[in-house]
Amino acid sequence: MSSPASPSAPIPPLLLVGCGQMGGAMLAGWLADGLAPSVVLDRHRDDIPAPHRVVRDAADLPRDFVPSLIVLAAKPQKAAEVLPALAPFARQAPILSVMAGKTVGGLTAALADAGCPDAVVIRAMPNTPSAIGQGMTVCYTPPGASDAQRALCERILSAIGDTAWVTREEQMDAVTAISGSGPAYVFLLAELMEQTGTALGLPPELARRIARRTVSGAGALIERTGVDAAELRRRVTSPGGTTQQALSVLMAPDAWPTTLDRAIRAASRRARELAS
Ligand SMILES: NC(=O)c1ccc[n+]([C@@H]2O[C@H](COP(=O)([O-])OP(=O)(O)OC[C@H]3O[C@@H](n4cnc5c(N)ncnc54)[C@H](O)[C@@H]3O)[C@@H](O)[C@H]2O)c1
Ligand code: PRO
Repeated sequence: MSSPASPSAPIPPLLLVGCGQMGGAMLAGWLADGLAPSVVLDRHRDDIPAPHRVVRDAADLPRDFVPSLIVLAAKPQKAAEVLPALAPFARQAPILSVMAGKTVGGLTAALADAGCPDAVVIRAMPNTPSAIGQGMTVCYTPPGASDAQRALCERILSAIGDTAWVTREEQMDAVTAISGSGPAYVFLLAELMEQTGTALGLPPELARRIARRTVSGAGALIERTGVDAAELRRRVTSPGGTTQQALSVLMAPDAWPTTLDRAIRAASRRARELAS
């Protein structure tokens, strides 16, 4: 198995299986950081720049290609379909699965059935801001993985944003519900602010611009200052002012505190269901 490269060296060669929204976002981040010649397996992509190669069918995977890491980014529902073809590669390199819900035990058992009983599977839950190097990826390494394999994953994932590790696999469900799905909650906020701005009589282009800029500016402020979100919220909220009026609606017990809690718990439950 390959050992991790130094941070200044190119990202070592990857076999990326599934290059849709998430696989594509990670690939964009890796390409921007410098990626050693790699192979992408996806029948819907024909725009991957040389020297990287795209293969449409698993049967056409180049047998002489030795990846440092196999990144599994197909839908969880496709796991049974894709894993058998990966068994020969999994004898040489660990698998980093970003599939929501799919457990190390389930993936390892499927690879064993496909003739690779010694496969090492590490789980990661990235998010789409990885495309611009602003991702948040949380990983879980099972006891069978080596320090070198963990360091390799850290090297590859830190190229596309921040990384963290959990010690219990079941924590990946909560991670999925917060940072994996979370960008969608923020994008929904931008959509809704734009819609209401337009409904209140703003020109649609202006409503769109101020909603987007408010979300991105608030995100940058939270990132750069490191100040607690609650304190940043308080700094916007003048006593008796407009924000307080809005927050009295949003923070009512049956409003955002309950709704968001229910939403995140629903996502976490769904992650658990996707395991099987
Ligand atoms: N979209 C996200 O924000 C996000 C975040 C974290 C994790 N994930 C995980 O990433 C995985 C992919 O999700 P997505 O949103 O990118 O889905 P997607 O549908 O956009 O991408 C899946 C890709 O897999 C390809 N594919 C389908 N069958 C295949 C096969 N047999 N072999 C190889 N490739 C095949 C498809 O052509 C497609 O491009 C999922 O497991 C999901 O849980 C997604
Ligand atoms: N997108 C995937 C899903 O919706 C996993 C987290 C984000 O299932």
